[in-house]
Amino acid sequence: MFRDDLLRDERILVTGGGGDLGRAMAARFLDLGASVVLCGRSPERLDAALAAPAIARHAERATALPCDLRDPAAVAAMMERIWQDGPLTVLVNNAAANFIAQTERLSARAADAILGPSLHGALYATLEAGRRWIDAGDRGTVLSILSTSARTGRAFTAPSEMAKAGLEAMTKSLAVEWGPKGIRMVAIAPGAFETETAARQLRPGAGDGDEGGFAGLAEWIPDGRLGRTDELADLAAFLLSGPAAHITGETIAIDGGAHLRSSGAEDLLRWPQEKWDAVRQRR
Ligand SMILES: CCCCCCCCC/C=C/C(=O)SCCNC(=O)CCNC(=O)[C@H](O)C(C)(C)COP(=O)(O)OP(=O)(O)OC[C@H]1O[C@@H](n2cnc3c(N)ncnc32)[C@H](O)[C@@H]1OP(=O)(O)O
Ligand SMILES: NC(=O)C1=CN([C@@H]2O[C@H](COP(=O)(O)OP(=O)(O)OC[C@H]3O[C@@H](n4cnc5c(N)ncnc54)[C@H](OP(=O)(O)O)[C@@H]3O)[C@@H](O)[C@H]2O)C=CC1
Repeated sequence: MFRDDLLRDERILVTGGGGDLGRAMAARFLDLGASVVLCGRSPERLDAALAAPAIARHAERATALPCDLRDPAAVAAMMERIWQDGPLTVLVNNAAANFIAQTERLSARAADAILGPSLHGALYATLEAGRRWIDAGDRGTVLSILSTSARTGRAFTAPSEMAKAGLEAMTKSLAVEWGPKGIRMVAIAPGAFETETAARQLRPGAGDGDEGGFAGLAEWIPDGRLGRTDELADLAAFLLSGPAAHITGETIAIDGGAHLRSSGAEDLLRWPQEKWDAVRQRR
């Protein structure tokens, strides 16, 4: 679909690069000639990502740095370390945290567990990259991974929807403010992609034969299926490439049209209280 050297001149940080979608994007960027840095909290998850065949075959262009994005000093130190080897050209804000819960039962700590990485962490990373690009007069691109719920809202994951809508506002605001400085801001709003954590965090089983997961979601989606990680990775690669140079401030949904019909959580409104209690008990 793309020329093999489409991203040859890019050096890309993928936050949450040890996760499923982050790893798929990183592998695609490497295939297209980019250098990639992965970050996340868990060194084990990062090591596993680097060892995955799709990434390991480009080992000379792939590295990883553990970093907790909730800590602004840690984000600054990571960027300092990265820039010692040369500037990034792209930041992909992919890391996030999410789980379903009855919102009135969330503690402040639980709300912050979502907003910390998903909103604040992405902003810290954007500020650290943006200020370095601006100081050096370099061009740069920020791609943020949102969710279609930035448009629809979604019941039982309100803090995550607030974070994603906040990142969409960041994308539009900085497209205008930083556009004249050569910085492009783009975003992708995925629908349902059956990653291991998304299924566990958003569709946990309640036990007694109910093991949860994304089975059943496909029937709500106009084209009848979930998204594939290679499709998301290809869209990301396009948005980072030269032919997309005039696209900024824009969010592209990739969900088979699902959000035009449903936020994807309406069935949870019918859950009896006992099921919420069982899910809470099981975590
Ligand atoms: C659907 C349709 C699709 C349709 C379309 C699909 C769209 C999907 C959109 C988006 C999908 C995603 O983002 S999927 C990506 C998901 N990925 C992740 O979440 C990866 C990272 N996750 C994590 O780190 C953890 O799972 C997470 C719990 C979120 C944070 O961990 P921490 O160590 O920071 O936090 P902890 O110390 O464990 O907990 C902090 C507080 O949060 C509370 N807490 C933790 N889990 C809780 C839970 N399940 N319910 C209530 N409260 C919870 C704890 O009790 C603590 O509060 P106190 O008890 O008061 O102390
Ligand atoms: N899967 C889906 O259906 C959808 C996903 N999305 C979005 O796509 C992105 C990727 O999701 P997905 O691959 O499914 O989920 P994953 O959980 O696999 O990936 C998220 C990654 O974020 C990292 N992360 C979480 N907290 C922090 C932190 N404090 N500091 C650094 N890294 C952190 C995690 O690594 P670690 O725990 O090691 O820190 C994890 O690897 C997210 O932004 C998500 O909201 C949007 C819509 C749908």
